[in-house]
Amino acid sequence: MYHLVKSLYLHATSKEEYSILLLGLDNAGKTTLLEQIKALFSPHLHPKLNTVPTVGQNVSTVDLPDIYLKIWDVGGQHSLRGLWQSYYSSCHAIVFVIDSTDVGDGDIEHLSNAQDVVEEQGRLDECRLVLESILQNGETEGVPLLVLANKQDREDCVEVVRIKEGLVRKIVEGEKGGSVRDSRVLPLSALTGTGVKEAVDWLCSRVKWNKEARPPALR
Ligand SMILES: Nc1nc2c(ncn2[C@@H]2O[C@H](COP(=O)(O)OP(=O)(O)OP(=O)(O)O)[C@@H](O)[C@H]2O)c(=O)[nH]1
Ligand SMILES: [Mg+2]
Repeated sequence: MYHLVKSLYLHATSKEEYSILLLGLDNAGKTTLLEQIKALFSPHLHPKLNTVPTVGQNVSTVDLPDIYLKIWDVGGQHSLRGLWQSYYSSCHAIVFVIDSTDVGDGDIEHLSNAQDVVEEQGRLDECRLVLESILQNGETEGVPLLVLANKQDREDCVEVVRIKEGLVRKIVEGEKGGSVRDSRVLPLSALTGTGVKEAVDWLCSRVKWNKEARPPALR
C-alpha cells in the first residue's frame, strides 16, 4: 500500500526527464547551441556566444512545461571523442551538429584519395567516420538522431538538403537496422538562434515516442 501511494504521489508531483547528447566535431557549434537552448527557455538569460573549445562537458537542465531536458554538451576534439561512449546508454536522443561550411559539397560519394579533392572536401570524411562510429555502437541502437546542419547564416555554407542526401541518408541507410531509428536533418544557425526551437520541438516529440524503449527518469 505504501509503495502504491508513494508511486502515485511521485507521478502527481514529478516530471519526466530526458537526456539529450550533443555530439559533433570540434568547432561545429555544440556549445553555442546549448547556450541558445538555455536562453530560449529562460528569457532573462542572455546566451554566452563567445565560446571556447570545450574540454570535458557542459550540462544544463531545461525546464519545459511538461518535461525536463537534461542536455549534455561534450567536447568534440579528437582526443575527447573516446569519452562519448560513456554517455550512450543513458541518453534519450543524440544531436549531431555539423559545421556546414566545412564539409566540401556535402556528398560522401565525391570523396576521393586525391589530395587536392580531399582538401576541397573539408572535414566531410571525418564527419562521416565519426557519425558512423556513433551509429554502429550497440548502445545507441534505436536512439532518435537529429542532425543539425549548422552555420546556415554563412554564405559559404552547404544547403541542408545536400547534407541530408549526400551524407546523412547514405550513412543512416547503410546502418544495420537503420530503419528502426527515428532520424531527421534540420538547418540551424546556432549563432543567430534560427532553427533552435524547431530542433527542440523535434527532440521533445521523439523522446516521448521512444519512451518505452528508453524510459525517462522522474524528478
Ligand atoms: N557563423 C556561425 N558561427 C557559429 C555558429 N555556431 C557556432 N559558431 C562559431 O563556431 C565556433 C565554435 O563554436 P562552439 O559552439 O564553441 O563549437 P563546439 O562544437 O562546442 O566545439 P568544441 O567544444 O571544441 O567541441 C565559435 O566561434 C562560434 O561562434 C553559427 O551558427 N554560425
Ligand atoms: Mg564546445
